[in-house]
Order: sequence, then C-alpha cells, then structure tokens
Amino acid sequence: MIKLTQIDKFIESRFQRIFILKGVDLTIQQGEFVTLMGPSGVGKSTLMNIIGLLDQDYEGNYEFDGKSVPAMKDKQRSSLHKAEFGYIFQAYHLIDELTVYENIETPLLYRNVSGSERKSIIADLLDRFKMVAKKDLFPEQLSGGQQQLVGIARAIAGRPRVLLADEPTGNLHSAQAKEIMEVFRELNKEGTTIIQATHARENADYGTRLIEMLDGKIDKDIAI
Ligand SMILES: Nc1ncnc2c1ncn2[C@@H]1O[C@H](COP(=O)(O)OP(=O)(O)OP(=O)(O)O)[C@@H](O)[C@H]1O
Repeated sequence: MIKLTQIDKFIESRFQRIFILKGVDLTIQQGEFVTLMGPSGVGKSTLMNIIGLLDQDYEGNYEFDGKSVPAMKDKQRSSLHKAEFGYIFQAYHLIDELTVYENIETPLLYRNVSGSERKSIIADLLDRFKMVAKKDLFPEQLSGGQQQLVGIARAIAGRPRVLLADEPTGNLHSAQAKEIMEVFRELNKEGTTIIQATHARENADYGTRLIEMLDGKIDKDIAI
C-alpha cells in the first residue's frame, strides 16, 4: 500500500545540507498498525507528513497503491490525501467556535457527503465514542481525552484507509491514553491501517510493528 524508497529530506543551510531523513526505505501493507519511536527531532513527524501527502519536498520515490506520488499532479495528490488519510494530532486541532457535532462534520462537508448521510455517520460516531450527550458542547467544555476522541471521530468520519496519529496521547493522562489506544486497536481490527508516532513505549504494544528511528534513518524494524 505504502512504499517509500530511498527517501531523503534535507534543508539547505548556507554552508551545508542538513538531512532530516536519509535513505529511508519503508513498506507498509494495508491493515498494519505501525508505531514510530525515537528521540525528539529524529524525523518521525517529517516522515508521517510525507506518508500523509502533506509534504512534497523530498527526494526518492513514494508509491501509494502502486502509483508514484511524486509523479502526481497537485490536484490528484490532494484528492488522494482527502480520500485515503485521516490525521490525529497531539494538540487536537479542533475548531473552538464549532460544537462537537460540527467539528466532526467538517471533513464531510469538504467531501460533499449528503446531509442525511452526514447525520447518520455522525450519529454512529457519537454513539461509538459515548459522546451523544456532548454533541452541542464546544471543545473547551470537554476534557482532554474527550477532545481527542472528537479529534479521532473527525479523522475517521470520512472512512480513511490510513490513520496517521502524531503523538496522539501526548497531552493525556494514562487512563485517557489507554482509552484512545483501545479505539485505535478496534479501528485496526476493522481494517484501518494505523501509523502512530509516540514517545510512550506502552502505546507501541497496541501495534503490530515497531520502527525505531535514529538520526533520520530507520534503526530497528520489529514485528510485535
Ligand atoms: N521546515 C523545516 N525547516 C527546518 N528544520 C526542520 C523543518 N522541519 C523539520 N525540521 C527539523 O527536522 C528535525 C526532525 O523534525 P520532526 O518534527 O520530524 O522530528 P520528530 O521525530 O517528530 O520529533 P518530536 O518527537 O519532537 O515530535 C528537527 O530537528 C526539526 O527541527
């Protein structure tokens, strides 16, 4: 599904080229649950942004479902991003002025999903995450764990095949973090491919594969 070959990402400073990723080869099959770990600044978020089609500024090849991503036109890449990827961030990135319901609805509006279908998808998600009673509240009226559940609901509303989660439990206490990881495990069982970056070793135990990065490279790649 995802095949990265010899990916280099670098920035040009005045005197030298600084590599953020160097020679990364990585193949991820549909249905895997992959955890990226490694010290801060090692390139985890950079790699996830490349995988999620948010960063085009790199060298090497990236094939998604056998199609070369660098060869795609911007429009094609952007519709692929919208159709196939859901993104979850450490800092939730919910829209403060919108209710829980409206936050979950946003990506569906971009995808031109009909009103009745939107209602049914959101009702299912609210039910699944036990947030029905909270649907008219605003993000600031929720706990961190609840905000992250809304972030997940929003990310999966469009039924993406790949879920990218960048330090998704970084702001949560351990019980909330566990709840989020259980949701990921369930989504993965239903067939969603999950790629998470985390500093928490216990989060890796929910996955099927652990990749440790060092100095912009893959240092270890272990099946769990
Ligand atoms: N646009 C950019 N310009 C300059 N440096 C950058 C840019 N993007 C990333 N970097 C640098 O690349 C390195 C890798 O960053 P990245 O965010 O991918 O690391 P990370 O492993 O996700 O770290 P963390 O665990 O702290 O989130 C960092 O040293 C960062 O400062």
